[in-house]
Amino acid sequence: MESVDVIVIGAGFAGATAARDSAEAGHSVLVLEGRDRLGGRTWYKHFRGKEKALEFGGTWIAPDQQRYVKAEIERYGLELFQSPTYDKFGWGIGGEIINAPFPFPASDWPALERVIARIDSDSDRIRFYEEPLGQPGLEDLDIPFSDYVDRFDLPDRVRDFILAWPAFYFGAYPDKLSALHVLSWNTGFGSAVGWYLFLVDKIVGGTGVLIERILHDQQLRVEYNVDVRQVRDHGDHVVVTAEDGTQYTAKHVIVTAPINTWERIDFSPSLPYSHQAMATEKQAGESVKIWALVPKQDEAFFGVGIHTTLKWLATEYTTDEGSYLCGFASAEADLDGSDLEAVTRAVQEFLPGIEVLDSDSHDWNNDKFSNGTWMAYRPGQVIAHSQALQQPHGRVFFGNSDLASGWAGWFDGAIESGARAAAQSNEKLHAASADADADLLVEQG
Ligand SMILES: Cc1cc2nc3c(=O)[nH]c(=O)nc-3n(C[C@H](O)[C@H](O)[C@H](O)COP(=O)(O)OP(=O)(O)OC[C@H]3O[C@@H](n4cnc5c(N)ncnc54)[C@H](O)[C@@H]3O)c2cc1C
Repeated sequence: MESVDVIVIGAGFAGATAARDSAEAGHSVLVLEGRDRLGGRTWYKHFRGKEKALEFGGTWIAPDQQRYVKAEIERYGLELFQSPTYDKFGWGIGGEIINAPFPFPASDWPALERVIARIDSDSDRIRFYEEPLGQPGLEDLDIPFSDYVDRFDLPDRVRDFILAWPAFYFGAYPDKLSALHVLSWNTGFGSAVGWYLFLVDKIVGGTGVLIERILHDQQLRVEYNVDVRQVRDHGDHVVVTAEDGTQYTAKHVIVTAPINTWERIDFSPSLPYSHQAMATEKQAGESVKIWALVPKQDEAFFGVGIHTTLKWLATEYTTDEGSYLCGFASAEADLDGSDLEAVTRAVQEFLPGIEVLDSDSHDWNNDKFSNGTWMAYRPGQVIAHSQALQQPHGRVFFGNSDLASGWAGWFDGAIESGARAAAQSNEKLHAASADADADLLVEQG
């Protein structure tokens, strides 16, 4: 049975970071990945049958607001490029599609200003990046975001506008989302308006470039198609068992599988209370990201809506093959991204009459290695569980974007969390080796 200092389960951004940081600290590391590829919930690949490669999972970063991802971009000297600026707008609010850069009449502005001022002041209460979000004093915010918004008695269009952004950004209808988690992204961006404007940067060559650079940094060994089903902590070592029965042993294991997949792994001793609760309840993010190829468009479109099937739709690229629109539906729309007719109907809600030549999508919600999209805390979960989720369990450590203190649900959170798990593990391994050295000296002396 192969034995190393640290086994990292998962080769997404958290796993790559945890593995690199463990190896940099001088430990032998093996990465076990269930899929046949790197990247986890990021996947840069060709649109079916086309030259164009696109991101089917995570895409955008905001380096000015996201310190961990910024540090990695700088470390490896990666280049960024931007989404297009938009010419045409569509707002699916108030029961209609409003084609204007800004969707309100002047009479609605005071209500919009009032609610944004309150969102900003509540967001200022969150100590972003400093500790997990479940901070004392924020209990009143860990409620459904729709309840939070309904306290302001807003005009319909303003209410819809405020609800539409988290529905897109979290992949769930706002009654399933903790307002505390939603507001934390406002804290991170530093501005409610910034939310809508800052997220334009993408990595040249795709997200895979960064993950490969992180992993190749320390010549890390990754074993693919290893579907981990059991993690057994024996007190002085851990045995990891894959679906085919292959076993691996290590002094420590860093689990970077997403929360929504933890139920597939048999942990012994069993997971602590909060880990177990999250594994069972699951986080709420179940977005459906689609790519739609349409005839070449002269103008770039941008749409956001709450009652629309797609909560967000935008032109990302225009090539000789046509224009590639990217869209996100949230869970309740139950959109099948592989169904061209369904995607066409959804796109036409924003762009009536447009022909959709083809569509492509990856079903993250039925993929056993993600079982959902990105972190979206349900009401009550943040205060109850977020502090405990970062704690190690014996020789088992946890790192995943889902568990981040700052950008839970983003690459930045994955890097933050992977680095934390490696630091926790490194500290214990160094302490253990210092103890062993001291014992040897006593024996010799
Ligand atoms: C459609 C979509 C759009 C997104 N858009 C953005 C965006 O624009 N910007 C942004 O910052 N973030 C975005 N995200 C979120 C971002 O992609 C994730 O938060 C981040 O990639 C998570 O990294 P991770 O390493 O924490 O988890 P993962 O990437 O999920 O990595 C976990 C790894 O563990 C492996 N694994 C799971 N179970 C097992 C097992 N039993 N045995 C072995 N291996 C296992 C998985 O295969 C995976 O490789 C998006 C996500 C999706 C799905």
